[in-house]
Amino acid sequence: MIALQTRNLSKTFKVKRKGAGLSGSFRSLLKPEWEEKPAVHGIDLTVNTGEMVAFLGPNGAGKSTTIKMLTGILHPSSGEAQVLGLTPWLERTRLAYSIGAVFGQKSQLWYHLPPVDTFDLISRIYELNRSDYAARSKDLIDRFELGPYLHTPVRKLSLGERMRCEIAASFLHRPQMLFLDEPTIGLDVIVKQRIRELIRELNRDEGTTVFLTSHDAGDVEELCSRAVVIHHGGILLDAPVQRLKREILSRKTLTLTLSESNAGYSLPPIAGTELIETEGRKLRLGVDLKSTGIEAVLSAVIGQIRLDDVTIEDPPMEEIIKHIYGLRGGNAT
Ligand SMILES: Nc1ncnc2c1ncn2[C@@H]1O[C@H](COP(=O)(O)OP(=O)(O)OP(=O)(O)O)[C@@H](O)[C@H]1O
Repeated sequence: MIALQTRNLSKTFKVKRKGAGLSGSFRSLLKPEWEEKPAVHGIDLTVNTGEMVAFLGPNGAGKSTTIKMLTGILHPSSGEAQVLGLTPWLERTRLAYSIGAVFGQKSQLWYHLPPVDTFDLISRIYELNRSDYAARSKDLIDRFELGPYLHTPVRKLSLGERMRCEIAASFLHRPQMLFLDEPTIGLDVIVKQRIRELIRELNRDEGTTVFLTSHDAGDVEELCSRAVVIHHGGILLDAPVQRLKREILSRKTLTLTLSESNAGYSLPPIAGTELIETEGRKLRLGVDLKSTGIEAVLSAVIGQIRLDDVTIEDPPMEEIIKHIYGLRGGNAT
């Protein structure tokens, strides 16, 4: 079954053109000139019920604009979309009963109230039956382990505690589809991991369709089976995450922080790695997992030198986009 379908979905913003300096500001105030700014163009997308899809792209690619159209917040300039059989911008209220949305940068919880009060409020907004709500909130409070801070004002919660409450709140009305915009932004590794487990669990138990944007390749790899990459408002790649992992996410960045006594050490060539940069005692290496393993790189170094720290990161989204363009023989700019 299809949960979401778009045809040629496009959005162009009308923005005021402002001349340089004070005189330019005056001129645009008295005689404004407008220009069209395309943010999203020609998005054709089908998402099946129960699928977990990552919607990726660098800053300004058009992800939030697309999500805003799919949740009915924005009207498109042209094109069509159906989410759970409804046209979001025409049937926004009806749709709201069946979808949930979490924006990592914006809270839906009342800042000065404890999460339990927002949960109650949400239950009334969605007109949940009292006994259903009691059972549902208990289940989510247990799953997300919210007991210890359920009665603490949101402003006093850590980011990780708040995000667990945010996601639990978005599941209260049993949405069939969940939009997650950067759900793990700014969280530490342990909390990220727990949040991913919980989303996976709810997708498995309740068949919730998940549409996720993230700059964190870990969210994509661990949650989604399919990735749609957009750039300059259009779809650049729509592929299984397994393929993305094999072809594109197979590169990791390994940062070695040398101990004081080894400052100035120059790294010998190691197969499957390239030295990206040296910054003080930090050496940043690009490791191609198709031809070597992290452990092989580390064992080539350990024993030779003393290390204070080691970090392993995914390449930034901009690098992934460049790589996709490279595979297609194009230019990322
Ligand atoms: N209300 C608006 N008026 C004018 N331009 C806008 C508006 N909202 C977004 N844009 C522009 O549309 C383009 C796409 O923005 P959008 O927020 O959808 O990108 P994004 O992929 O979500 O980026 P990020 O990862 O930085 O959140 C950008 O060039 C942005 O400046």
